[in-house]
Amino acid sequence: MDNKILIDKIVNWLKMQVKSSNSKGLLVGISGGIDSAVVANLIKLACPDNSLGVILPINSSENSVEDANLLVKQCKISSLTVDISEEHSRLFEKSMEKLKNIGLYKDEYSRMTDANLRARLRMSTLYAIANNLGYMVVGTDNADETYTGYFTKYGDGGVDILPLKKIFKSDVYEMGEILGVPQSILSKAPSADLWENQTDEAEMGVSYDSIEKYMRGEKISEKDEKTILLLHQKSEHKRNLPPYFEI
Ligand SMILES: Nc1ncnc2c1ncn2[C@@H]1O[C@H](COP(=O)(O)OP(=O)(O)OC[C@H]2O[C@@H]([n+]3cccc(C(=O)O)c3)[C@H](O)[C@@H]2O)[C@@H](O)[C@H]1O
Ligand SMILES: Nc1ncnc2c1ncn2[C@@H]1O[C@H](COP(=O)(O)OP(=O)(O)OP(=O)(O)O)[C@@H](O)[C@H]1O
Ligand SMILES: [Mg+2]
Repeated sequence: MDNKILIDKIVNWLKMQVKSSNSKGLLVGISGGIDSAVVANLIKLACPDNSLGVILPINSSENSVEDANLLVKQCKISSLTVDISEEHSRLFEKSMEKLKNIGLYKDEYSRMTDANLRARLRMSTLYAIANNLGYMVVGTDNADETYTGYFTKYGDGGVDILPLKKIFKSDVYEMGEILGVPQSILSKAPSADLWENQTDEAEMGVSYDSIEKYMRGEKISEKDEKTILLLHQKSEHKRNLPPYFEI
C-alpha cells in the first residue's frame, strides 16, 4: 500500500480508537528514534489538541535527548520531560543489593536487568501520566520487533494500542520521510538505547532487511533464518497472555 494512504488510514484508526475507548487523548514516549517519531506525528495528526509526547531520560545520551526535542518541535506536539535517572539507579541498586545479601545476585545478567528496568520504569511513568489525563498509552513496536520479540515484556511492550504492529521497519522510515521527521532521526541506526553503543541489529544478530525478507517469504541465508526463528520461538510468551491454571 502507498505509505501516504497508510498514514491517513492509521490516523483514522487512531481517531476511532480514542472514540471507541472513550479516552480523552493519546500519549507516547519520545526517545529520539524513528518509531516514536512516527507515532508522535500520527497521534498529533489524529488528536491535534489532546496528544502528548513524553521524554523520559535515564542517563540518556545528549544526542538522543536532543533528537527527541527536535522531533517535538517538528511535529508541534505538546510535551514534557521527566528525568527518571535517579529513580532507576536507586531501584536497581536497592533490589540488586538485596539479592547480593542473600547470595543470589548474578553479575552476568546485570546489564539486561538494568536495561529492562529502564523500559518498565518508562512504562510506569507513561501510565501515571495517562491515568491522570484519561489518555491511552500508544506503543511503537513495529512488525519486525513484534516477530522477533525485540521489546521488553511489560516495558515498551506494555501499552494500550499498537498502530505500527503490522508495519515493517522500512515502511516506518518511509512514513517518517513523508511526515517530515528530522534527518538526524531518519539517518541514525535503530537503538534501544538501553546501554552505550547498543544497536538493534548487533544485539539481534540479524538485519532488519533480513527479518523483513523472511517475513515476506523471500530467500535469506540459512544462518539468518535460524537466528530469526530462534528469536521468534524464544519470545512466543511475550505475544500471548500469561498461561493460567485451568480448574
Ligand atoms: N517461556 C516463558 N513463558 C513465560 N514467561 C517467560 C518465559 N520465558 C521468559 N519469561 C519471562 O520473560 C522475562 C524475559 O523477557 P524480557 O523481560 O522482555 O527480557 P528479554 O527478552 O531478555 O530482553 C528484552 C530484549 O528486548 C530488547 N529491547 C528492550 C526494550 C526496547 C527495545 C527497543 O527496540 O527499543 C529492545 C532488549 O535490548 C533485549 O534484547 C523473564 O525474566 C521471565 O520473567
Ligand atoms: N528516552 C526515552 N523517553 C521516552 N520514551 C522512550 C525513551 N526510550 C525509549 N522510549 C520508548 O520506548 C520505545 C521503544 O524504543 P525503540 O528504540 O524500539 O523505538 P525508537 O527509539 O522510537 O526507534 P528505533 O527502534 O529506531 O530506535 C520508544 O519508541 C519510546 O516510545
Ligand atoms: Mg530507539
